[in-house]
Amino acid sequence: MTFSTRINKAIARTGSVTCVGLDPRKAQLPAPLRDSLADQSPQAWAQAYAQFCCEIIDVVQDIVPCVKPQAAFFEQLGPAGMVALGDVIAHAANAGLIVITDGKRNDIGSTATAYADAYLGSAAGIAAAGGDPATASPWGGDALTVSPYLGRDSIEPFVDVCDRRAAGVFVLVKTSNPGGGFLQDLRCGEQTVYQTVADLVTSLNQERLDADGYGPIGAVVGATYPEQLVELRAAMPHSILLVPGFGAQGGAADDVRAALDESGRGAVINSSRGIIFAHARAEFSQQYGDAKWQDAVRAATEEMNAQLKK
Ligand SMILES: O=c1ccn([C@@H]2O[C@H](COP(=O)(O)O)[C@@H](O)[C@H]2O)c(=O)[nH]1
Repeated sequence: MTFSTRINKAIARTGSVTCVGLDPRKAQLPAPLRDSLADQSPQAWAQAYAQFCCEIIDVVQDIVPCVKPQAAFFEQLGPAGMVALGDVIAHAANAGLIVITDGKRNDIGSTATAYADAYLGSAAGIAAAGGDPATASPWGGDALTVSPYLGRDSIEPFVDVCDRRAAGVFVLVKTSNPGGGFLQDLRCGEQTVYQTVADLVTSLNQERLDADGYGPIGAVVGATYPEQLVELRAAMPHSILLVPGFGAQGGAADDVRAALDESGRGAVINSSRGIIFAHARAEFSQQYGDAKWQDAVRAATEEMNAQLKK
């Protein structure tokens, strides 16, 4: 089974297109976790981040198809943070979730090969494709976010590993941040840069389609650009879309519905802060607060599922 088939099956099984973003931040960690810190060392924080993310995974594992750990917050803690990231990925994979590592990696082709080998391929994904789980990548995620700005030859090593390890990538096409248009909206001949990247994504998927017509090369398109989301869904019919920007960045259910195909699959919508720090949101803080932060995470995830199902 390919990555695209797995993610669509996980969407069908859970009845959800929500991707829970794991973006731990010191200042927003619930009080019980902050209070139990042994000291302020990176090691102590890394342990708290791992506990926080693993508890979130336990709380949402039966109601969402995937999680997206954001590497930056773990890297911020140095080596101890990287160990925590590895533990979080392993915990999510053991819980049966699809793991999209958000690292936005890339480099010249020969170095991209190392990134691809490091991050792409989980034991579960490889086993589902009939391969040897022992060939999984050391980080063990199912997919990785990838920058396209070093060109086609920088993406091809990732495609290669996707083929060998039944993994996926999400290429940055139209990002959710306000400044992304500085480069992505530039005219490039007849079309924009983001349209050119979308064409590249579509061409890479062409010979790799599963039974539902999806390939391993997904695309990141921000919920904050609903018009481009409609346009890019049509331009990349074979790509699973990863749509960040829901919730904290202002994206809402009406903005992202166009990302889904007719069967309600083909995309996952990410929310990080809106879910993982729900204990501090006005709607949930009184009922749950810091003490019941896990219940707030569950409630916020169910709320997002319900909004997206309507
Ligand atoms: O275009 C992009 C690409 C990636 N992201 C990442 O998604 C989450 C969003 O977090 P929220 O708290 O839900 O805003 C975060 O990890 C970003 O780095 C994105 O927002 N936009």
